[in-house]
Amino acid sequence: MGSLKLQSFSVDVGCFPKFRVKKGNARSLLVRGSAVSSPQSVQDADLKVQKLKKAVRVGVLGASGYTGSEIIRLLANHPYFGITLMTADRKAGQSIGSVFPHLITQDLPDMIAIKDADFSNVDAVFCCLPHGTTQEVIKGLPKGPKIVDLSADFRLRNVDEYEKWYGQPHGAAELQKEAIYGLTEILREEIRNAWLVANPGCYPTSIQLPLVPLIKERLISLENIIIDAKSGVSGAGRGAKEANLYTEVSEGIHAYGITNHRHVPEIEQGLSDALQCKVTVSFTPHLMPMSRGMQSTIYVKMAQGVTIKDLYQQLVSTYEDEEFVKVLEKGAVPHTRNVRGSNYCFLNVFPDRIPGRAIIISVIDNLVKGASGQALQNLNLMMGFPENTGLQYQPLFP
Ligand SMILES: NC(=O)C1=CN([C@@H]2O[C@H](COP(=O)(O)OP(=O)(O)OC[C@H]3O[C@@H](n4cnc5c(N)ncnc54)[C@H](OP(=O)(O)O)[C@@H]3O)[C@@H](O)[C@H]2O)C=CC1
Ligand SMILES: CC(=O)N[C@@H](CCC(=O)OP(=O)(O)O)C(=O)O
Repeated sequence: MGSLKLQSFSVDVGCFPKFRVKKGNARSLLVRGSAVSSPQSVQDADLKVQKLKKAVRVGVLGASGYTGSEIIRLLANHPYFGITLMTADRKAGQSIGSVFPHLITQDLPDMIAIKDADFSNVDAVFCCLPHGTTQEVIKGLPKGPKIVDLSADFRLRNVDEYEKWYGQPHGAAELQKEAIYGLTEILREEIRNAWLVANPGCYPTSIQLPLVPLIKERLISLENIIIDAKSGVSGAGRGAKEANLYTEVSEGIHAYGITNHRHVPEIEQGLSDALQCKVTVSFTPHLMPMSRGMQSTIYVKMAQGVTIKDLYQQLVSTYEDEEFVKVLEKGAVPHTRNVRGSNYCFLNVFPDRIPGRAIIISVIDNLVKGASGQALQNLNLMMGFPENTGLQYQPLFP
């Protein structure tokens, strides 16, 4: 096995120039039983890609939760990312199939406690942990693995704002400066070069994707933005809570977090960045009796002289080359069921009956574009792979 002890080298695979294979990761470079000792000797591009197969070693922290399990589902078809570490808290020591029977066919290591994890054996980590936990975990890690954090721990640039809205001290304020906000379509170039990405919340994703381009081009008024948003119950995580029992959430809907939901500062930060000018919003989330899906219905005032056609054209031109954000045909209503299980965001804009006002509708799957799908899109970019790798799932319908 001496030949397996490779030195660290860059694999030149054209469109994936950034990926570096680390010393000690040779086992994953086996091609039909033989170790590849010299990247220079390889001519054929297909063979190069085969060599990369599952060569990026990925850790999923919080694998026993909803977003963790969604990452595992998505990575099953990823050609380059292989899961080598999974953690859990109460469920540490269990196999993924015993916790999530729908994943029983996957050949994966058992979940372990974070304190027992060896981070020197991973190239990248998805942190699917409750707020506050990632800050503590990342602080203790040697720099090396790229990290995509799905919690809100690094989303707010202003640490005081974090402490105010999350009601707890920030556990890694010094790292906050290094974190890049992971709204892929808006901050793609920054994400590409980041080592720590703060993946956006699900509501903020569905809201910023339509509003940022309209604000940037001064097409809507910065005052009086009203957001009525609705989420499936998986948005609340898998932990048992009385408020999420079937009897509490079925056969009805209810608002929560009225005026004080912790996504308000995140939404306002992103919208304010679009024009370097303070934007405030009225935001009311609602819980819907469905397991996944999210809709944001957004009421805006158009800027002087701007028409619905202008808003529509701006959204179309912003997203015409984007694979995962689709502006529907004029008049077509976005439905959550049409993006279920996929990384798509579907958008459209409608004239309000009050002159000068417009209604924007945006739908995503909270667990995919609102969490694990966007996280994978970001890690693909950070590792130098095409950002749609492993994400080309069509929506699940009906
Ligand atoms: N659900 C969603 O739609 C979205 C969620 N997010 C964010 O992603 C993160 C994960 O969410 P989600 O998957 O829904 O949450 P879940 O509650 O479903 O899962 C949480 C995971 O973290 C583990 N965990 C809990 N406490 C600790 C701890 N103290 N130390 C180590 N591990 C711990 C749990 O382990 P065990 O089960 O073994 O106890 C579980 O694996 C959260 O920050 C959430 O806000 C972001 C966007 C959307
Ligand atoms: C239905 C539900 O409870 N949803 C969660 C949001 C989940 C999410 O996207 O956001 P974070 O990553 O910021 O937790 C909530 O309102 O707190």
